[in-house]
Amino acid sequence: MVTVCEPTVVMEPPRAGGLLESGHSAASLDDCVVDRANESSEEESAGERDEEIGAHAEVASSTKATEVPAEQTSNTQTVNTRRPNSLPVPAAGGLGLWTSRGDAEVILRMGDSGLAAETPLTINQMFTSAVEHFADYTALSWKEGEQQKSLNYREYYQTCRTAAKSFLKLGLQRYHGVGILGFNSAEWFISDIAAIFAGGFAVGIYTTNSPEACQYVANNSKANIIVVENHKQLQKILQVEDKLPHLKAIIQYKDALKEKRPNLYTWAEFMELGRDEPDAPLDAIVSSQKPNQCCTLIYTSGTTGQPKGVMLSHDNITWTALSTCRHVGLTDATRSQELVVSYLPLSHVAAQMVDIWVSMRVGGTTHFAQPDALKGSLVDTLKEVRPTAFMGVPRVWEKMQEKMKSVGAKSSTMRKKLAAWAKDVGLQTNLTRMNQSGAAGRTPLSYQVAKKLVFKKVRKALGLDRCSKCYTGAAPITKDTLEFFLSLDIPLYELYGMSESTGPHTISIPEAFKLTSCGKEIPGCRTKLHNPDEEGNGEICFWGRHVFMGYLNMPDKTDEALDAEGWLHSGDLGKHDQNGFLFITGRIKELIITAGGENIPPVPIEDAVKEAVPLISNAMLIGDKRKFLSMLLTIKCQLNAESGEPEDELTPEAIELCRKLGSNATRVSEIGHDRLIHAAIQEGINRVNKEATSNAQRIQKWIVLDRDFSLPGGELGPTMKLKRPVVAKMYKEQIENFYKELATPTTPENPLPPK
Ligand SMILES: Nc1ncnc2c1ncn2[C@@H]1O[C@H](COP(=O)(O)OP(=O)(O)OP(=O)(O)O)[C@@H](O)[C@H]1O
Repeated sequence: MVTVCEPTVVMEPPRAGGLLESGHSAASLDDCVVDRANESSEEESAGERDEEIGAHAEVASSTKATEVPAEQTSNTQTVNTRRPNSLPVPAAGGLGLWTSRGDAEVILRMGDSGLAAETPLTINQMFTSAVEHFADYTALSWKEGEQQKSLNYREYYQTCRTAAKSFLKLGLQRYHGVGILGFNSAEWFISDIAAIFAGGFAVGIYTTNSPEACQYVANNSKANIIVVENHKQLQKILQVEDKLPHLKAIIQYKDALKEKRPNLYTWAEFMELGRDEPDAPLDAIVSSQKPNQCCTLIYTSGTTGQPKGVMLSHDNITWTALSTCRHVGLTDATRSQELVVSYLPLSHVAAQMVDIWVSMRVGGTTHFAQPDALKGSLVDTLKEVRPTAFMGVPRVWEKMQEKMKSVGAKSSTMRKKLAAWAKDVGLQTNLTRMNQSGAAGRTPLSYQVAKKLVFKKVRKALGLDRCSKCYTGAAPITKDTLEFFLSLDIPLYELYGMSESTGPHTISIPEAFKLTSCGKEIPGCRTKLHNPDEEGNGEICFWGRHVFMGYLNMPDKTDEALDAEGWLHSGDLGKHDQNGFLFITGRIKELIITAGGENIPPVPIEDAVKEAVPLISNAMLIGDKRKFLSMLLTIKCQLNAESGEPEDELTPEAIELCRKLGSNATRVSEIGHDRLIHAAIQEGINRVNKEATSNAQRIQKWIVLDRDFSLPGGELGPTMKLKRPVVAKMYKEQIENFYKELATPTTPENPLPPK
């Protein structure tokens, strides 16, 4: 049985006044009852806590959702306030909607009906419920060589408990991090959950992080323990080990240790530590945990600046997983077991939610892909395990599209004609279906034929023949890719959200699907469009139990993200259509404001350049606080199969494009001197400039860089979003050259830009 925690605090969303809103839950501001019945059960040493309070205690503002140090929150009290159009201000000592302290609690944003009113659960409660219902069902599976391995829910839970005892034995302190640095595996999940059970924070670290970036996360989260995948990751930690004052132990979960060191453990040694430990200390910690306390830190990948530690509470995770399952209609394992493949970086919220928590909610199986999944083995894994649901970031779908196109280009004329016909039928049938809100009407005979001859074969070849739910999310996807898959009878349901919303805020589903829209809110959540323009484009703001607790130790940043009423400001621009579908129309957070004061969203201009010049792989518009716009360009090149690093050699597609322009270039390094290619790029840019709405929106100068942007290079984040501050720093010199007084602007007559 699940032991249900007393609801700690209850909060209704504020009325939005004149703002545009949509959502599932009631909009009234009722009396707000803050019922702090549970005593704080912190176990940290007094000295350490004093130090933290000194460092982080903040003054509660009367106009802002307040943050209160942990000591003050431990009193039982009731606040009963009514303040139209603003958050009830908790009396001194009450809780706020947000905090920047790892050891504090927050008000849960509960509604009084529907999903928003569901009883809050801790991670342990959700897990024990899964064990109770799905004990013998496979929870995790993976391949070791040719051997198939698995853990059922009972074994999974017990293993997490043993690992939690081992963490405690190694000295994990309450509210301290356990960093996890490696590719997706059972050990990754077990470390994550065990860290939470033991009262610490689960902290995923990107495998692409430099030693310094690992150091930042480890210190920011006060990591006592770091779990690494292999020797390569271990080396990064060892390089900065003497700068990690909280670190007590390192565990390596794959491969044999190449050297023995004190406090360095293999996974087997680590698990052995907790094997015979008594249950009582762990039980005491687990039962003291409350749903409104932090359990996980998600570090943002830095597309908009220094990574921030997004604090997620138990309730953020358990409730969002529930709402997501209900919204997308995942089936309970006792009826039909869902199966997902885990391959996206687990330090990102999307992978963590889908692979660990959503799957656990319905008793699904998570199968681990091979570490080289994104270098090519993913489709083999998909074909082998045939998932029932699959989530890809846009780049994954684009890569599949590119591969299918290049295979298709080599097929016979007959096959090409058949494919083109089937795609036409597929697109038309699915668009009709979409306009009828997914109603299962009669499908034309041509569709049935196309399905048999083409669609079924394509799905089989991709390993998606059992997969009724294909998702894209975490970054913008092009209409071209959406249409490509729709024409193959694979609708990609779009998921939109952020780390700060525990992943999903909206998800499109078969019954509510519109191409290029990211759907509607998951149940219990609400959207507000702040400051809408005349076309209805406003900043997308979120409300619900998925909204994070705050950024760890960053009250100012938290204050920027949450407004006085507690709405989370996404920094994204969007609008609703008349049926409540949300469309993302831009990112305020990357808006360029020129020296002349013109606001310019870079992505549409960058996309237009990529479309006009197919040779271009990536483009980054420059112009913030500058007199005119300029652009950094990269060329489509081969990626190293091992490291994923961009190489000098052009892709076959790029070589073909060069040939068509009359150029013999086969390498990126040759492009810099190639007048024909420069003229072609300039010509494409001229076409884009012609469409510009104002002179300020025209690209005046550009340069082709020697190296493409990539994940290992650090220019792209894990979801392939451009890390603009990183690129700007890397190419500071080239950018400054654009704006040197005497530099000659590029014109159609003068196509070679100054290097
Ligand atoms: N379906 C989508 N379509 C378009 N953009 C999306 C979609 N889903 C997410 N995004 C973008 O991703 C952002 C969330 O990014 P996320 O929380 O994953 O942070 P991150 O990638 O770690 O980087 P950072 O916070 O540093 O920007 C959203 O605010 C939005 O701009």
